[in-house]
Amino acid sequence: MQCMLGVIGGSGVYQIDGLEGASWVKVKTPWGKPSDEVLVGRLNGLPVAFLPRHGRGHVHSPTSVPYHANIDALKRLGCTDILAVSAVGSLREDYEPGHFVLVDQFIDRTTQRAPSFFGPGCVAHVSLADPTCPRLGALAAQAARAEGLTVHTGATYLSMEGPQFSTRAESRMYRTWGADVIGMTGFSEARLAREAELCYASLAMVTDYDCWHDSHGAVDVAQVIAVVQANAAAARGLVARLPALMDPDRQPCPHGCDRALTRAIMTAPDKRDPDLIAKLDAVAGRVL
Ligand SMILES: CSC[C@H]1O[C@H](OP(=O)(O)O)[C@H](O)[C@@H]1O
Ligand SMILES: Nc1ncnc2[nH]cnc12
Repeated sequence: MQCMLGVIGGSGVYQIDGLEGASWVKVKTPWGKPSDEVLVGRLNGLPVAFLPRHGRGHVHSPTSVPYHANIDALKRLGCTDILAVSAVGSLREDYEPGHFVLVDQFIDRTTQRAPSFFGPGCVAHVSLADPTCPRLGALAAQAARAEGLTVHTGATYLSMEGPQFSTRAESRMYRTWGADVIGMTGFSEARLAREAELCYASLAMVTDYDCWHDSHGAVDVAQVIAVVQANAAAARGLVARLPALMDPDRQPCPHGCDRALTRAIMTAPDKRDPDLIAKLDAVAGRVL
């Protein structure tokens, strides 16, 4: 199967360089409009699609990001793997601003987001025990290290609703929960990518110490954007290195991300809602 890499850029990352034959493509989805058009081209011969999570000009808040449309659009374009790049606050001393963190677990504290592509008329339960893809994650960490970046692996991401940053009491509490980094978008995306049978890896850039740290002031947007801008070239560099590490002739995911729906759908075929089934054409067409 042909491999195609989707890249989702977070706060401060609204485009990537070096895509050959690149053009911004409008993608229609049954879940509404994606955050923006998708930049499609080739990097090192591999088809790549880039989508800025908040849209160019940062139009969407973490709550209003159209996560369903974004994941559907990337799947519909043929993406098999998604690398998400995000800005995060650090909840630990040793994860310093400018470091990168490969996230492999999430704690969900969001409250305002539709959690699933599925629902009444087609109920499905996928596993999120390991919500990210170890194969793609290892390659992303390798690409980041080759770019000279400091990369921590095995991190837990606390996904909060926002848009306000946390209180000190929350920030301190999340540290006691074992969370390593904090952001507002990661889990909403990861769980939908799993339902869409996409390999998904989350490489987060540490931009601040949130507000728990006695020797650092509370986070603000200026600080986040300054750190993202200072590291933007490195982030683009690691993305540019990733395609060369991926097999263009894609082998099935050894962790089963691309078969997540095989035993997940509960609703009997004769009880399924035809409208929902039609909407699920790209996401779940393999099993419906
Ligand atoms: C600009 S600070 C808060 C903002 O930054 C992060 O965005 P993303 O995850 O898309 O990189 C965080 O989740 C908030 O949306
Ligand atoms: N401290 C923080 N809290 C939530 N989201 C963030 N994104 C970057 N830094 C953050």
